[in-house]
Amino acid sequence: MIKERGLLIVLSGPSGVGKGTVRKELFSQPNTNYEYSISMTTRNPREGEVDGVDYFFKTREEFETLIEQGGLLEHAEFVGNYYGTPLAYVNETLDAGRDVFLEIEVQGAAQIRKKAPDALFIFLAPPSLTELKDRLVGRGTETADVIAKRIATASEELEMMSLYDYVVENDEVTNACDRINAIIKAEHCRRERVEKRYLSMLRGE
Ligand SMILES: Nc1ncnc2c1ncn2[C@@H]1O[C@H](COP(=O)(O)OP(=O)(O)OP(=O)(O)O)[C@@H](O)[C@H]1O
Ligand SMILES: Nc1nc2c(ncn2[C@@H]2O[C@H](COP(=O)(O)O)[C@@H](O)[C@H]2O)c(=O)[nH]1
Repeated sequence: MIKERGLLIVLSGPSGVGKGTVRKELFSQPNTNYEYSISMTTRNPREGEVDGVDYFFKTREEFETLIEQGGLLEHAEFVGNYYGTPLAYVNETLDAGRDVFLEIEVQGAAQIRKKAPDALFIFLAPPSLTELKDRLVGRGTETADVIAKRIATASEELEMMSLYDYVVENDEVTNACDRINAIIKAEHCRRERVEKRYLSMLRGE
């Protein structure tokens, strides 16, 4: 029997909305049934971040070589740094029938929409703009200058919300996780039904 390809799940949203927090909570749950794709970036590691766990940290030169070699599924420049998804890991994992979870910003998600339209696109939205700013400032990981740039970019990012399959409000982390798990479960059921219907049509039923 041919193994079905896994589902590509894209979680996106403005900087500071809580994508990383929600993703970590999802992956700490015992029945998580998808694999996290570790991104590459040229930004400097934050305190406590580990190469190969949080990101693969690269120089700009290394990153640009990878772009030229076609080694990234998508990439984007965000507030002065490159970010990108290694292509080989995603393909190998999907081919093995496992779901892959990406946590990326909106330009990268738009590139994947073109390359892999059958992926599942979820936009994580803040309860309000004020709350978004408070979270970004409260995290305390960036300088005031970088925070201002990320907040300025957030309005453009929020405009992309309507392009997603689902919008999930991150009011409480546990609520957001429950919603995301329900969406993924429903998407699997939908695909199974479509597949069954298609096969029975092929059999002339
Ligand atoms: N539901 C929530 N309620 C209150 N605070 C939250 C919630 N979700 C996340 N936070 C806090 O908001 C801050 C930003 O969260 P996080 O780093 O996960 O955002 P992000 O979307 O991954 O940001 P970036 O895109 O900049 O990497 C963190 O300090 C986190 O603890
Ligand atoms: N297009 C991509 N965006 C990515 C990727 N990995 C992370 N990100 C997003 O970048 C911003 C900034 O991240 P930070 O760690 O510096 O706060 C944030 O929105 C991330 O989700 C990627 O591979 N491609």
